[in-house]
Amino acid sequence: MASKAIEVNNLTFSYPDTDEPVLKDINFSINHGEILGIIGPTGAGKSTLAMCVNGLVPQVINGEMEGTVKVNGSEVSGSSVAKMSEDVGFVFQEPENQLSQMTIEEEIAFGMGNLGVPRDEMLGRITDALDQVGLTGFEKRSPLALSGGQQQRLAIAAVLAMRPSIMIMDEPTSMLDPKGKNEVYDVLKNLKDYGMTGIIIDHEVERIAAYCDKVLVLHEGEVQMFAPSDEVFTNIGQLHELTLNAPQVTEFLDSYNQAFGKDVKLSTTLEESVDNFESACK
Ligand SMILES: Nc1ncnc2c1ncn2[C@@H]1O[C@H](COP(=O)(O)OP(=O)(O)OP(=O)(O)O)[C@@H](O)[C@H]1O
Repeated sequence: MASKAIEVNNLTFSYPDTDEPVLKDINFSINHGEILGIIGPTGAGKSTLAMCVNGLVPQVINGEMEGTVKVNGSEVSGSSVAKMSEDVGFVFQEPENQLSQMTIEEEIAFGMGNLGVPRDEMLGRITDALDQVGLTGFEKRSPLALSGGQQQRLAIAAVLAMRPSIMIMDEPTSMLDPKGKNEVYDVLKNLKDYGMTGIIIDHEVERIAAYCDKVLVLHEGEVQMFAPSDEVFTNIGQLHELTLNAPQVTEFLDSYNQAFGKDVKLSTTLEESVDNFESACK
């Protein structure tokens, strides 16, 4: 495919009742099969940016938008929100708010029904989606009888069954305990292995560093950094200026360098950090 999965050019957006734009001249693109992490302080504009990618902003949530957002080569502003939901799946923060049906299989069928997927095909897609999120065998259960992590995996399955080419997750684990967070990120790893394109907004820098190919740092509506994940998270000075942190192991090595006047090469993984540390000690 020649086109980028997502291409954002000179995007500026203001809500009707705000004086200043909440997104200011945003530019970035991601390739098919890449996972982008978006991080930034509260109110930086992360959710607004995600909603520009699936057309909710400005088509449903109004405001003034300049610039272009293209998904799979087509401008989002030229497509209806219904059409966009075929291309871009969206998983939100609170799992229970996304679930409305009596059984898990009905929950997954619901979105497909809205897309007009034939009934025969639905059954196969339900099986595949449950398999992808590790909920096979749960078809007849009530969504309300699941743990938070399982509910969020179900919400992901319901989106997967609609076969979007891009998945956006807006703080998908912020309401979950550590076990639930791990379950959701394990599913994400599967999706990445399947070659899915994704955007994840999260404050969990450890997991963003481990799972995302690229990271975009948003601050007060502006892109401050956009680079491969390692590059962003080893640029600790800039992260700290933006009131953000790197993964713990990176922070530790940086503190060691500062305290002892050393220059051990920073990394975001434990294995590489240990190697770098040992090499520097030789
Ligand atoms: N519907 C709206 N109308 C007016 N202003 C809004 C609306 N939604 C968000 N905002 C404002 O736009 C700015 C960006 O909000 P947004 O939710 O995109 O940030 P965020 O980085 O996702 O924050 P958080 O990490 O807290 O979720 C904030 O100042 C917010 O108050």
